[in-house]
Amino acid sequence: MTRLALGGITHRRGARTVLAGVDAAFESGRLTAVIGPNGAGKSTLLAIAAGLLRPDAGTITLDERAIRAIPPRELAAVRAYLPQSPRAEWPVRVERLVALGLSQHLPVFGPLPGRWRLAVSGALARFDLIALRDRPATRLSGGELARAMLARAVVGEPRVLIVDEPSAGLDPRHAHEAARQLRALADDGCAVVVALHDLDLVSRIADDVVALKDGRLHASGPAEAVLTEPTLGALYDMPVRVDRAGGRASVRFGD
Ligand SMILES: Nc1ncnc2c1ncn2[C@@H]1O[C@H](COP(=O)(O)OP(=O)(O)OP(=O)(O)O)[C@@H](O)[C@H]1O
Repeated sequence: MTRLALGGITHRRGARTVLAGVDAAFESGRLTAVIGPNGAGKSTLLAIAAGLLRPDAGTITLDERAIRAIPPRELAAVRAYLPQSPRAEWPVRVERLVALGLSQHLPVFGPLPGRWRLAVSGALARFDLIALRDRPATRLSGGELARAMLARAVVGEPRVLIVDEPSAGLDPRHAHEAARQLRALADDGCAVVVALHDLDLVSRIADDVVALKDGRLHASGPAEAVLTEPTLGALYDMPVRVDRAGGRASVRFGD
């Protein structure tokens, strides 16, 4: 059982407070969606949860240990983080790009151990990248690169996976497939945290929702308790209609 807990997170950028006293907890086997308007603080919260950005105040603990006290290689072996719109900086082949997600597990010298070669093939298959495995990453479309980056994030079998807007740039089939894979990772016991704008997708895959507005916690809890007309209407400052069928919410904005 893994638990990543954030307590009283406050963060300033220049003179502006972009997160103010935010609490959240992410657990094994659960997928938490972080939602909210542009600029609400979702990416900032995710980078802080990943231990990559130090907040001005508050605590971040991974299984009761302060995240700052965990050595970087150890942290990298248990949590993976994928930022919004990742870029390929050099023409590494897709297969190798995915294998880079294993660097914290590998011996310094020698070939890839068998277990991890299988993990790379599995991640390529999972994100529909087999046909692209030899393509330089700099020659992928935005959506193809997003899939390759997702494969790199999950190949090391992280216990905590933090992903910022994974469906941005993906066509409907691959967005659906990426969401299904994130859900499957949570079902396999990973604590999955995903910033998402697509609320129908949130309703389909999330157990819990953390809703941020102007850097504050607007609402949090089980998805069905947060995805309601009053909560979403106040979150986005616009009329919203939520229809429920078969346990899923369909969310429509506007009059
Ligand atoms: N590098 C930075 N320097 C200064 N301000 C920043 C920086 N990055 C983000 N901000 C500001 O911090 C606030 C929170 O930004 P953040 O990216 O966390 O929001 P977000 O909820 O992820 O937004 P979006 O939905 O647009 O991705 C915003 O007001 C943003 O303008």
